[in-house]
This record gives sequence, C-alpha cells and structure tokens, in this order.
Amino acid sequence: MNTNFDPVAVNRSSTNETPGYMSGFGNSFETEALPGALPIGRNSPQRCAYGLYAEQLSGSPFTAPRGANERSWLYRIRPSVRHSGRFVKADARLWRTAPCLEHDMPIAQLRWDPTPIPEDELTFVQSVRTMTTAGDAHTQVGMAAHIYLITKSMVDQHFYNADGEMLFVPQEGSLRFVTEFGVIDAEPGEIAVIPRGVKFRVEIPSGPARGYLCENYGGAFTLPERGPIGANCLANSRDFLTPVAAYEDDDKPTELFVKWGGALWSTALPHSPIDVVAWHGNYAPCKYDLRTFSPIGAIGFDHPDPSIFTVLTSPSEIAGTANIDFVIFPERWAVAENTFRPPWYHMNIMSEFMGLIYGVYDAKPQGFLPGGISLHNCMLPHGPDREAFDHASKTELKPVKLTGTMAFMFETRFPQRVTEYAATSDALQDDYADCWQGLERRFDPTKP
Ligand SMILES: O=C(O)Cc1cc(O)ccc1O
Ligand SMILES: [Fe+2]
Repeated sequence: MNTNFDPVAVNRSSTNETPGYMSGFGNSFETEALPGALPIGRNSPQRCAYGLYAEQLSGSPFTAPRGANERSWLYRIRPSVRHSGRFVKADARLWRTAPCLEHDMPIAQLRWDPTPIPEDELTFVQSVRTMTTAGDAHTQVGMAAHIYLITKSMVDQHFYNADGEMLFVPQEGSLRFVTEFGVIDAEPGEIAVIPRGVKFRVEIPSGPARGYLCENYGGAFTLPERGPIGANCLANSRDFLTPVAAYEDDDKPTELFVKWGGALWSTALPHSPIDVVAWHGNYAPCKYDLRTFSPIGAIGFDHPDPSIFTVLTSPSEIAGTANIDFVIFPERWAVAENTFRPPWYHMNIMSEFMGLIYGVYDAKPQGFLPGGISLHNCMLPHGPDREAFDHASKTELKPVKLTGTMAFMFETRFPQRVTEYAATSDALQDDYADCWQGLERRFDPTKP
C-alpha cells in the first residue's frame, strides 16, 4: 500500500482493465461509450440513438436549489422497470437500519479490535455488519456505520440502496465497483461514494477485503465551505474522479438486491443492469484519494478543532450542524509551539465514530489498531490516553512529521446507537475506559 501521496501513482486514467475517470466534484459530466449515444441539446429525444431508452435518476427533489440539485440522464439498453415486478424479502443478516433499538448499551466510550476476515464466502451484500445507527432512515436523517468483510465477488448479482448514499472506506484489499455509470477501483487510502439509487456490484480483484462503510440517510455528501482558507487546499474538487461510461450488453439473468425501507429485498432481472451506454449529469459515483487532501493546521500555537480536516459533509437543515462530517487525520507536520499537540480532552455534542486505515493515531498509540473502531458518543468525555498525555506533555516541541498514518471519523449530530452485533462482538474491548485511569491528580497549589 502506498501511504505517501505520489501523483504519478494515482490512477486517474485508463488501464487495460478499467476505462478511466473524469476529474471534478459535482460537475455536469457527460460521457458516452459509443459515439453519438448521448443526445445533444436535449435529454429526451423521440428516439434515442442505438435504440437506447432515456431515464432520469434524481438524487434531490426537482425543485432543490441549484447548488444542491442533483440528477443524471442515463441512456440504457433497457429501462430500470424491466425487473420481474416481484420483490421478495432477502436476508439482511447483520445489516441494520436506524431507528434500531435492539440493544440498550449502557453509556460508555467504546473500542473494538479489528474484526478478522471470515473464512466463509461472503459477497458485499452478505458481508455488511452494522456497528452503529443514528437518526431515522425513514425520514431521511442520520446515518449508519458499518464494517464490511468481503471474501467473494458479486457474480450475476447487483445492488442498489434506496435508504442512503454509501461512503466506502477500504482498509484492507481493493474494491472494484462495477456501476451503471462506469467502473471505479478503490484501494486502501482511497474512498468511494455511491449515491442513493445507483446500481452496482462489488468485486474484489485483489482478494478478501475489509473496510468501513457510512450509509448516509440525509443530505448528499458535499465539499465543506472553505471560509477564510480561500479557494484551495483541504479536498480539492479536481481530485474527485468519476468513471466514464462503460456498459455490459449481457442477457444473463441477474439478481437485483435493493435496500429499501430498512429491509433487504431481491428481484430477478433478465439482463445485466450495467447497461448504460451514455450518461450526463451531476449525480454520479466518484472516488477520492485521501492522500491528495491538503491539510491546514496550526502553524503558531494551539490545537484547532478537527473540522479543519473535513473531507466531505452531509448538511442538515441547520447551517453548520452536519448530519455527518467525514473527517480524516492524514500525514501532517506538527509544529505548534508551547502547545499540547494531540487532541485536547473534550466532551462534544456531536458523536464520533473513528476508524484507522493505517498507521498510528497520535491520541491513542496503543489499542486503536488499523481496522479497529472507537466510538465516543454525545457528551461522553475522551481524549489522549495516559501514554499519549505523558509523551505530549514532556516532549521537545521541535517540528515532528506524523507519517504513514490515516485515521478518520464519521461525526454526526445524532447520538449513535450500538447494534446487538457490535455490543456482543468478540472484538469489543472490555477495558477501553481504563486507558484514562492512569491520569492521576497532578495539581499542586504551591507550584504555579
Ligand atoms: O476524539 C478524537 O480523537 C477526534 C478529535 C481529534 C481532534 O484533533 C480534536 C477533537 C477530536 O474529537
Ligand atoms: Fe473526539
């Protein structure tokens, strides 16, 4: 895995296997896999080229303000309505949807070890295990945080999620998303965002894969405002990559799974739904290399709020109060003078689900492992463990580079409820809160 950003190593272009990407975030893209497949100057001609059907996929209400209005036009071999018409309930296994009140976990700071990848054959849909849920999918607010442990590619199977948009954070093994819009390859260090309603299958070209998944029931992820930072840095639009059109003309029957209303359903399709020959619009999947994030930080003193590391935000109706912030802690220099450099001790209204993709997280040098999880819910105190406190209080404050590290946070305004699976998982650490027990009294009124 390449933990350092090397622009040459970033796969932005075509390979023999995947047709390539277009650069930009939320652009009005247009792409066609056959010349002339895309109607010019109109969306819905009387007859589409090549006998294609025109279909609109909207991710926002038609009348959403322009900046939040998302839709694409797809030109496909068969319209999406060509399913069997009958949906049957499928086994959602450990995939849960908010509100999920199955477990009444006592309030606590929680931490899980990485969950080993099982031996059994598990496709993406079978492999999702929900750790936390927040809000209510039925009212399109909140989120769920899952892990996935995939050991088998989806073959003649596809999936779409009507309940939410999906933000994939690969931690081990790469994922190939064969989507209606084109093909995305994402490796650890990269993320992929699949909007609500987009059909796809997940393949594992390099073997078993483990990672994190945020299911966003609320407003679509978008770039945060930069405010006084200006027009550059943090996540730059051009580093988001959306696939060019690529289609399958395949009449093999396929099973289509749909997550809808908090349940998993399945129906039969007589053909591959990856049959979009051309598309245009601003509602499309994308990937982003987290190593292209340009962090802004304290170059004087003090420790800024972690919102400076926001990659994507899912807004709520209240300005500045995110449904979800996706925040990363990438490689960076720590240079602040006369400063306790790791995160301060804190209690926050937002609830923090953290994962580690690789390396060491500065506030938790022990016990928070790549593939592991910590959960610091609304108003539950947390901060550096004893070891991190001691080190940061005594260390010489010369410039230090935090290298080879990538932690992240799904931070939501809603308290996160722990699922039965998460609460009973062997990976749950029973001694996590002890990491702060060694923080003894240091007060001495005679020593200012
Ligand atoms: O709790 C954490 O480790 C995440 C975090 C990091 C930081 O730099 C400031 C606040 C915060 O919640
Ligand atoms: Fe925190």
